[in-house]
Amino acid sequence: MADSLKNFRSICKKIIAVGRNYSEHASELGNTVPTKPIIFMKPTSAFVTEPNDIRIPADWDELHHEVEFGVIIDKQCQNVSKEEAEASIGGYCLALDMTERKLQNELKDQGLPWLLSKGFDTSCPCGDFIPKEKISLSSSVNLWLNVNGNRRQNGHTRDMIFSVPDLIVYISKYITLEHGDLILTGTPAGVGPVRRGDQIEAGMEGEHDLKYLMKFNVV
Ligand SMILES: CC(=O)CC(=O)C(=O)O
Ligand SMILES: [Mg+2]
Repeated sequence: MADSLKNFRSICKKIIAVGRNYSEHASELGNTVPTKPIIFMKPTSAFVTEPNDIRIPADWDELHHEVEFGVIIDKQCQNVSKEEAEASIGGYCLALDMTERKLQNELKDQGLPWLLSKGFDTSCPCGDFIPKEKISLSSSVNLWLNVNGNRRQNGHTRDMIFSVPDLIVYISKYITLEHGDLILTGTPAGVGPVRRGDQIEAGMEGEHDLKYLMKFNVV
């Protein structure tokens, strides 16, 4: 593993996000379950780390939380096989895909890109780099999220429609994935609104005592 991945945020060129990768979440928003991965991007200016805050732009009032499993690319990949996809992974992180749902729905209804609703500054709160060796892709990771101490999301990566290697195979057919790039793999059910003054706590737990927590205030 290249040491530079510890600071993946500073070298990351692309945050590629996957939508509707858990059928329960697709259904809760009245969306159909996809037959191919749905891909969009966030700019790297969306990154925010503890102890900084998630900032809601002044004219917005329907910001939703989405807890997600992040995959960080080590080796460049272009049109890779499943085996090459697995070998290209450098590590993982816990991340949030903060989304202005009202704006996203308006854009969706007009057939316009979601970028602003998902790519504003601080829309990608993100935890520390977790080396690849700490998580086996054959195991399931539990992802959860609380708002002000109340559990809102609780899901398992085993319920993803498209697995991590399948996502890398699919994306790399069209977009070259580079060292430091981050893939957000979609959110489980339970997304909902946060308001200024709320505190979000998110966690990731798995085999071999994997336990990772992060906290952000919403301002
Ligand atoms: C409906 C969405 O916002 C898609 C998305 O980001 C997801 O994680 O699912
Ligand atoms: Mg998402």
